[in-house]
Amino acid sequence: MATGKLASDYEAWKKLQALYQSKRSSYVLKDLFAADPERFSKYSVEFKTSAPAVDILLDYSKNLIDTEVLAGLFALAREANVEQFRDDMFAGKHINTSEDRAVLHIALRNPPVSEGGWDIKEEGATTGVQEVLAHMKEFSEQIRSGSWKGYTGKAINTIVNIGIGGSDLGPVMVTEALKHYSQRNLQLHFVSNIDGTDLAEVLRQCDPETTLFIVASKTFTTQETITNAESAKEWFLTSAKDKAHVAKHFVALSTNTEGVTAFGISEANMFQFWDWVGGRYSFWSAIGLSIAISIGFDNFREVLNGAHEMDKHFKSTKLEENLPVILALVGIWYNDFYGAQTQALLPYDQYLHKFADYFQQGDMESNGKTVTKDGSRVDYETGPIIWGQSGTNGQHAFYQLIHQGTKLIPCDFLAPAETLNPIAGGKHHEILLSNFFAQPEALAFGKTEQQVVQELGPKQSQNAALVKSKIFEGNKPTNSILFQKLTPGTLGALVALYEHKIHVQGAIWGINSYDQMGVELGKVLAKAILKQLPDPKDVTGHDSSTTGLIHWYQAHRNK
Ligand SMILES: O=P(O)(O)OC[C@H]1O[C@@H](O)[C@@H](O)[C@@H](O)[C@@H]1O
Repeated sequence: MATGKLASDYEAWKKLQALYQSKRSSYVLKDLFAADPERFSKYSVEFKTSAPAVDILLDYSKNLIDTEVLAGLFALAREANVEQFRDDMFAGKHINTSEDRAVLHIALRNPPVSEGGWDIKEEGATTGVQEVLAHMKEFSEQIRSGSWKGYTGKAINTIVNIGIGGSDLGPVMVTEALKHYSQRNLQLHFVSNIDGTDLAEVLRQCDPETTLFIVASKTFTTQETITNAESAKEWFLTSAKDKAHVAKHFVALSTNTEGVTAFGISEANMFQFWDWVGGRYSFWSAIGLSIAISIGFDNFREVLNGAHEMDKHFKSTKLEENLPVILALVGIWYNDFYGAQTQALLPYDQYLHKFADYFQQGDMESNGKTVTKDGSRVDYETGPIIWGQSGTNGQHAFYQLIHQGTKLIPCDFLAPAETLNPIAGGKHHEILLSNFFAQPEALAFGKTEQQVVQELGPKQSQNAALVKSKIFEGNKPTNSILFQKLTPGTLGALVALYEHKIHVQGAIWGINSYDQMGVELGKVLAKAILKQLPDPKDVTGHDSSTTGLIHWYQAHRNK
């Protein structure tokens, strides 16, 4: 944030605060819809592109907003220099100030300049990107066609991606989301947890002769990943014996050439990316190799292309019609003025069942910060807690609390107009979508006491407690996002939509959305504790709770 101000110093922020305090009781969805028959068309916007074909409708009319609130929110974005900050990112400026790095995952989905892409002003960003993409294409095609052979001459049929955080969640989410497009004879596994169970259970399903391990780690120093990769190599060598065979079965995705070669993977089997790709923004890079193998390089390219279309929209559309900006501002309204703590992501598409998990890292690691870029402590709420699950499963689990609990939970509902699995004559999809429409309606308009009484009839309505328990207060805000169909391009656009939303919110809060200092402390302490675990006498320097826990563990292990 160029101004060095806290968000709460902005005039627009103060105005929004005053609006919330003085007019909050008038933000009643029932009344707002009754007063304005045009509300849906006013507060919905369509994103449509032809290559790739993507059609996304964002309906944000069921939010506790009116024209005045919206004007205030857009004024806030302008006062916080959101447009400048966005342009700085696209220009390759070092907006990740604490690490002095550019933030250029957008360059990864940028087509070559010769194909109409714009020039990213960062050394090597376009040439390097295209080279790695070519390598990914070549390699993924070799695996998919069976021309890449394992050490006994058999084709690869099992892929194990070993990585954690950004080197796992993106590939997991995308390969699940685009399973429809996957080559079904290739088994895909993801090992992330240091818990040996994760690797052991996967290895049980693998044959060393036909398994490819993809070691995915930006830094190539992450304890979990390196330990899992070493154990996988040991398992492999038990059968393969000769270290020379590693070259046929292990590849690395990393920025750290030295670390990769020290592990025993040659540079030829390394797919590079760069420090300007944040871990949680990295599946667009070499980290997406497992995706390219699963769905084919052309489909992977479509994911990038869809994201690129959203990048262009974000970059050039005025704020009032800019989907990521709208999502960000509406989110800020609840997060900072209504005091909402969480944001639910609820895709009515089974293929998107990892979408909320993915954006838990995407959003919470980006915007879970307390200090601004210039080191001031914020006096407002920053990133929300992101959670969710695919519909309709969530309805039978936690929706009760969203409907009738005491907490305000803004929800984003997402659904495809067209299903990829129109089984039973499309019956399932119609039922699914009827729920997708019904839930935001129920959340917004609720059920009054009068309606409950009418339903229960005079006798049961004598029971006042029963009547009360059946009332839905309503006025719960939601966004509804409908898209044509879950194609690779659409997925790319949807992910970029949420990425840019995170960017805009971070810009307004004045925080650095692109570092993750908060993950470091625990890592350092764990390293120190690991050395103390063999002998109780070595357990020093801790509080009584930590010491007590470690001692209890030492007394109970291997019993
Ligand atoms: O890809 P590597 O370097 O193994 O990092 C994996 C993950 O590590 C965590 O601690 C975070 O920093 C994440 O942002 C990152 O994605």
